[in-house]
Amino acid sequence: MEPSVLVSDFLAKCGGYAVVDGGFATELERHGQNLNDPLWSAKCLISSPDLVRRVHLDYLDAGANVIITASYQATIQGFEAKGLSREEAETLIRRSVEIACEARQIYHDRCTKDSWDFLHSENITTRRPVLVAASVGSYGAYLADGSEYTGNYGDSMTMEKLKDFHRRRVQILAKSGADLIAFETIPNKLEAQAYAELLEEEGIDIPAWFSFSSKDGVNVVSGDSISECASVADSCKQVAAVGINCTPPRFIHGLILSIRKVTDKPVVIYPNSGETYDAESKQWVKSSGEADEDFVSYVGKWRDAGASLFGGCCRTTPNTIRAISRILFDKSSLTLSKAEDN
Ligand SMILES: C[S+](C)CC[C@H](N)C(=O)O
Ligand SMILES: N[C@@H](CCS)C(=O)O
Ligand SMILES: [Zn+2]
Repeated sequence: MEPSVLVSDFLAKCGGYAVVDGGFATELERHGQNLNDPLWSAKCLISSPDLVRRVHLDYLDAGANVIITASYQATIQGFEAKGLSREEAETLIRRSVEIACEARQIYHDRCTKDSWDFLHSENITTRRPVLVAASVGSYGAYLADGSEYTGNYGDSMTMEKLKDFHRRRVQILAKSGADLIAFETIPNKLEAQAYAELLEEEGIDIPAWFSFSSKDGVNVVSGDSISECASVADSCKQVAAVGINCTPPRFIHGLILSIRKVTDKPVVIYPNSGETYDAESKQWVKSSGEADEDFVSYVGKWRDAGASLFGGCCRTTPNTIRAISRILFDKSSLTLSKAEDN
């Protein structure tokens, strides 16, 4: 099936809009995990696979239609640096997808056994569609120094080096049983181009989304133009959606409008809470700017600007996702009228 068809069919089945999950690592931390480690959330694939499954389930229970795997910072290079063999590293990357698929199975079995979770559209009732998106974090994520928020890889970085860095993990994830690959928190145009060439060269036959991060609402974090970055995604046939993640909510509306100008592909957005990441301590700190915690009230505006998939990134929780789901699908929700008034 054409990548774009898979995603448009999925969106149609969801009722036009889909809910993405929320901060994955955030939820691991809320369950007591210390992620101050070069592998960040991927360390839980080794130490706490049951908790990884539990967090996926929590997001499914909250209403997510897309769950994103624990592979954001799961790289062969990162696992090898921890002393694991190449084979063990590859197994863990596959396992990240298997665990998410297990969570989906448990969720659907539970819905069948107990009361079904129905999506009501006209007279048709179907079970809520759920896709598993295999996360690929940037080269900057692997560096584990917050480089995904600068996109500064130095002058010696090239497209070939980036392709070689990402190649094997992308090959593995494409054959892992995931429904799509989520290239997340992309900080610069060079990495987007590397992903696009990699998808082409490797003949990757599942869809992908490209999601960029921004800290000014105009450019991606490196300073490259969002329009140029989104155009790279638009030109790649495997890319079925383009968007923004791990970016303060106040920047999202303008970024959706900029993306919309260069592509007709569905727009995915999953902002963070608006806090700032301190890479040294691996902690989030409150910014001096406006409080964005209640960004759920912006969802109606983002939908009107042309976004189709909505979720949360770092420092958002199942509560955020539950509220987004209610706004999008519960027509009687008071929050909907509040969001539309904004
Ligand atoms: C999306 S950031 C918060 C992930 C963690 C970062 N790559 C680090 O390792 O510090
Ligand atoms: N999927 C990752 C994104 C980090 S920016 C997570 O939610 O932890
Ligand atoms: Zn994030």
